[in-house]
Amino acid sequence: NLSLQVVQILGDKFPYKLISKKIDLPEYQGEPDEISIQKCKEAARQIDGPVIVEDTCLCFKALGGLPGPYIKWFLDKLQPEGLYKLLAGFEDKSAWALCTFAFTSGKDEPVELFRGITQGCIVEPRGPRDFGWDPCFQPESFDKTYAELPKAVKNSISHRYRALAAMSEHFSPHAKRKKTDD
Ligand SMILES: O=c1nc[nH]c2c1ncn2[C@H]1C[C@H](O)[C@@H](COP(=O)(O)OP(=O)(O)OP(=O)(O)O)O1
Ligand SMILES: [Mg+2]
Repeated sequence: NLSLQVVQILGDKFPYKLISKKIDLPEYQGEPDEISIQKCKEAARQIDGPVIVEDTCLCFKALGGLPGPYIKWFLDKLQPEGLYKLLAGFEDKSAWALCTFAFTSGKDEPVELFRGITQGCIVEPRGPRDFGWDPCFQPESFDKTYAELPKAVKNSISHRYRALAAMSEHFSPHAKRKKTDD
């Protein structure tokens, strides 16, 4: 559960109480930073208060960073097998997973972005199917996909962990953090 993770990682030094809310936001288009800023501003407008939003991209180098922010729809229609096949015409299978947390203290305040990137490559799917594109993403310097890696290992190297660590560092510099994810 994402909001629980966030609370655990940010710890008690975080100067706001976190409450998880399900709100409907438009599916923005554009570069990942721009999308996160738009989502955060719209969420702050709806909530009329401080918000954190998260967005995850899976970016293929050979495709200039696509599917990127549109990965949810590509995954939904193609499954991990199809994501792998997308790169059939390219030698370069390298990819990166990008997680962005966007924070604003209010609807008229600036948005701050915290990013985490994990480099890797797109492989023929291996491992359990229970989470997203995990079976077809193999992080750099591992011979297992995200899906095959023990959760604790994925959580110590994941794009989301790194983004949360960056946000945590911003709000409580040098505080001790727990490694947790998913
Ligand atoms: O570590 C991950 N390992 C495998 N798959 C993952 C991971 N993290 C997110 N995912 C999937 C979920 C969704 O299919 C897409 C974008 O994620 P994410 O931007 O959080 O989507 P979302 O469902 O929250 O939608 P929205 O952006 O409209 O809020 O990648
Ligand atoms: Mg998204």
